[in-house]
Amino acid sequence: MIAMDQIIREGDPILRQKTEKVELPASEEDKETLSEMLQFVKNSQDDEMVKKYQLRPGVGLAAPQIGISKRMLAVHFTDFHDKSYSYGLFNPKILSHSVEKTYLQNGEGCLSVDRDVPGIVPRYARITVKATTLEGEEVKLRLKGYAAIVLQHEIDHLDGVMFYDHINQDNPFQPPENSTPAEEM
Ligand SMILES: CC(C)(C)[C@H](NC(=O)Nc1cc(F)cc(F)c1)C(=O)N(CC(=O)NO)CC1CCCC1
Ligand SMILES: [Zn+2]
Repeated sequence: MIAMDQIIREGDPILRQKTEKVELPASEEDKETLSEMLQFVKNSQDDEMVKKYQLRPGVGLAAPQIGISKRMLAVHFTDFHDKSYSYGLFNPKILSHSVEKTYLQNGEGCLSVDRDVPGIVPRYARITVKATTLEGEEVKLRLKGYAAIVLQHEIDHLDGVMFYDHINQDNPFQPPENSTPAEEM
């Protein structure tokens, strides 16, 4: 079982590396790892598990955050329209995105960042992601708002990008041009 002490924290160079594609069909080892990552995110939203293992409630996790430099991520969350997402994804790729941007009005955090970094994180409002699921099926996900934000945050980790890299240093709270808050999408 993945516990918080296995989560790599900022400062470790692995979080700034570009990850390698996963050989498909995935090996038993890679499937086991991705399954444990998905289970960690689910556990982190279960009150009993949070209390028992002092988990930080999470919505997603990328492989570099547990020290594995491979293109795989797990997400488990419900968006602002009560639509649920629960996926382990191999080799996710953003095929296309809107010009319009979105953002979380309270900014973002990260399981690998033990400090508050205030500011708006501009994200694409709508994205189309191609990936292979833990079950081995190729999927094309059309995401918007909060779901688009979560996937962009996790895919960024696969390219060594941290959420605060996107914050406007001159005016951290300036909403981006042509954007709508995710809470209103
Ligand atoms: C960093 C943390 C604050 C833990 C963040 N959680 C979160 O934003 N809210 C949350 C928590 C829940 F339990 C249930 C729920 F519906 C919402 C998160 O998991 N991540 C994932 C991460 O760090 N991945 O690398 C950060 C989010 C910021 C925007 C998208 C992902
Ligand atoms: Zn993160």
